[in-house]
Amino acid sequence: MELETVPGVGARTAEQLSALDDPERALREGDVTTIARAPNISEGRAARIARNAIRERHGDQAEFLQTDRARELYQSALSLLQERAVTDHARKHLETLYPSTSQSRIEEVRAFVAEAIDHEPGSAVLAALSDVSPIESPTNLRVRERCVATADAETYARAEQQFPALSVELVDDARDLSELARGYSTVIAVDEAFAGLDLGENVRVRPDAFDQIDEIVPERLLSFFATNRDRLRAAASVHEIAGLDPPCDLDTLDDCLDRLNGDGTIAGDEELARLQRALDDLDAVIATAERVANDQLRDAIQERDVTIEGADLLSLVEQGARVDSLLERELSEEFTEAVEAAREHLCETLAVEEYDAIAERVFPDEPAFPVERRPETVSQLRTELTAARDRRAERLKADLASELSVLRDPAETLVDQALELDVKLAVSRFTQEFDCTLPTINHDGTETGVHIEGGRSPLLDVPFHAVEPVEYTVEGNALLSGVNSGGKTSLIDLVGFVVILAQMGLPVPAVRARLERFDSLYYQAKSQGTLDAGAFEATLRSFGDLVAGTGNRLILVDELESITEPGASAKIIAGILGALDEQGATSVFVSHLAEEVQAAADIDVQIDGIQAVGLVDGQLEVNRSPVKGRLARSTPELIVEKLATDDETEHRFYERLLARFDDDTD
Ligand SMILES: Nc1ncnc2c1ncn2[C@@H]1O[C@H](COP(=O)(O)OP(=O)(O)OP(=O)(O)O)[C@@H](O)[C@H]1O
Repeated sequence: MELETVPGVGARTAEQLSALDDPERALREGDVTTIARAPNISEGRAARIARNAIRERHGDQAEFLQTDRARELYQSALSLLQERAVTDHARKHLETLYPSTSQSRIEEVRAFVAEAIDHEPGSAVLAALSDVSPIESPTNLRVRERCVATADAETYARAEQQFPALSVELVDDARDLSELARGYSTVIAVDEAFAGLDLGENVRVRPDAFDQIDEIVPERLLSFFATNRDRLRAAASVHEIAGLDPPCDLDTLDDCLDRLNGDGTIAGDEELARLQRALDDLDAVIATAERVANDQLRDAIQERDVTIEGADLLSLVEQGARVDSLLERELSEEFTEAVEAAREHLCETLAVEEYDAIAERVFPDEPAFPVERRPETVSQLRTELTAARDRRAERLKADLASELSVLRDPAETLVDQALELDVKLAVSRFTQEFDCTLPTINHDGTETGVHIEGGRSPLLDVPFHAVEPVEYTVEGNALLSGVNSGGKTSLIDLVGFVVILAQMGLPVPAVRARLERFDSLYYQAKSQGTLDAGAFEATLRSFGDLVAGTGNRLILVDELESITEPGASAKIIAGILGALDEQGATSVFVSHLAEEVQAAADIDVQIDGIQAVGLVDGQLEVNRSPVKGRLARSTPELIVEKLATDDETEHRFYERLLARFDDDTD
């Protein structure tokens, strides 16, 4: 299975996806993430669409799995794989695996598996994978300080479409543009007609804007990387730990990500930080500077004795002068010192040498008490600082965006490869944990049936290490008999499970396995008791449909006799077997009535038996692998045999009983 991104398969909406020639391929390659990236489609919905699209096109899976029990076995296989995936994405991706009847599809998955099982699922890789999730596209990006302007209605419509993050303004002429420039830090005029005009500092004429979207709106790239920063870092460490070949230089990517804040603004630039700090602190610093000056002045006034001659005082009063003049006359030195102290505090604390001249003017030379800022100069300083900060930020954004533009596609590949590794590791862990091997599948019908050597089912209620390996060959139509709890149901479960996994293209839990490629699997589970007339009729009808069908089918049936009376059951099973034999189908019927069925059948039916090999501490010891062509010795027979050979019992009676069993088997 090829999971590389294929050119031409980009983000699709659900509708586009179902219109694709080969949605299955598209889904597998860009797959669930791809449509999930389309706006308004959640990943869960995307996964459902993905599955439905596949099913519609390849009715395959629905046709292959004919019964509830067959579908349950498929679900078990899927769950065992999914439990070994780390990411949701990989779990959803695994759902695109299904038992197929197509040789090319099976071989495609097998090629993927052959590569997947080379990957070692180390715990560090698994931990790193837990932070990887599919790339997200940021939505609702708005850039307020820049706008696009045009005098042409058609261009306006195009700009609205191409620059969703910016305001687009329709202007009449160059005067309008200059007017507009007051409300924005930059106006991008996109008409050729504006070229060469003097439009002011913050109007840029860019007729090429439509080809340079990343340069005009660097925020787009920056917010993409900011949104995906954590998953990109996680995907990068997955590559490093797992030794995958990364699609870009990871140090460069890391360095670029270091320069981004989570909200897409620039991080780690000292100059920008200095300007921003100056702006943030401006009011507080000015207030402190005022306090510094006033404290100093107050102390000076308190310490001074002012002597003023009566004539001078009179002259001042006559002039209508206020006490400020007194200050000027008597305390001018102290006043100058206090203002100096305020200016020094302001300039040093803000650390904006280039604006010291303006800063100094915040506190004018005119004597006054208390010393106060000059508001119009403060606002001039603020405007200058804001402009400087914006210019710096814009340049840094543009620089970073131009570095990131070449990393945009590799970033997606980086995450896709990490997620794909998760799918591979799930397959690889499944294979290792359940000692699986890729089975041999015969596609041309030259070999028939299912052959399992050393098969160990992961579906049992015992821990996997305690599962005894079984050998079993299913060819033609057979009856499977055996002691109670000998493992008959478990065995046909294993047969069904192996066939489903094999036709999904996956390895199977056996030392070796060979099978023909089947068209469908029909598995009738054991009924919980005798069926009422209606349910019995429905079951019979389903067998009617089954024997009327064609194609090479595998049929597994568990104790059909439990649905009705034993006598009738034996006849019905014998009849079904006869019909299946005519069609060359492959089947196993688990039955406690094997002998009765054999006697009622018109054809030769082989009976395979799961034998009890003895009694150990009152418990049956069972050979889990059926003996071909041999009816299993029953539990009562074993007990009679034990009594017949036991020294302390009345031998003759038990020997005669045992002889009756021997007569039967002969
Ligand atoms: N290969 C095996 N290795 C270890 N334990 C097994 C194996 N196969 C079956 N068992 C154990 O035997 C139990 C009974 O198995 P199973 O239900 O398949 O027997 P059965 O022959 O179908 O029983 P019944 O006669 O009641 O239909 C299982 O629950 C499981 O614990």
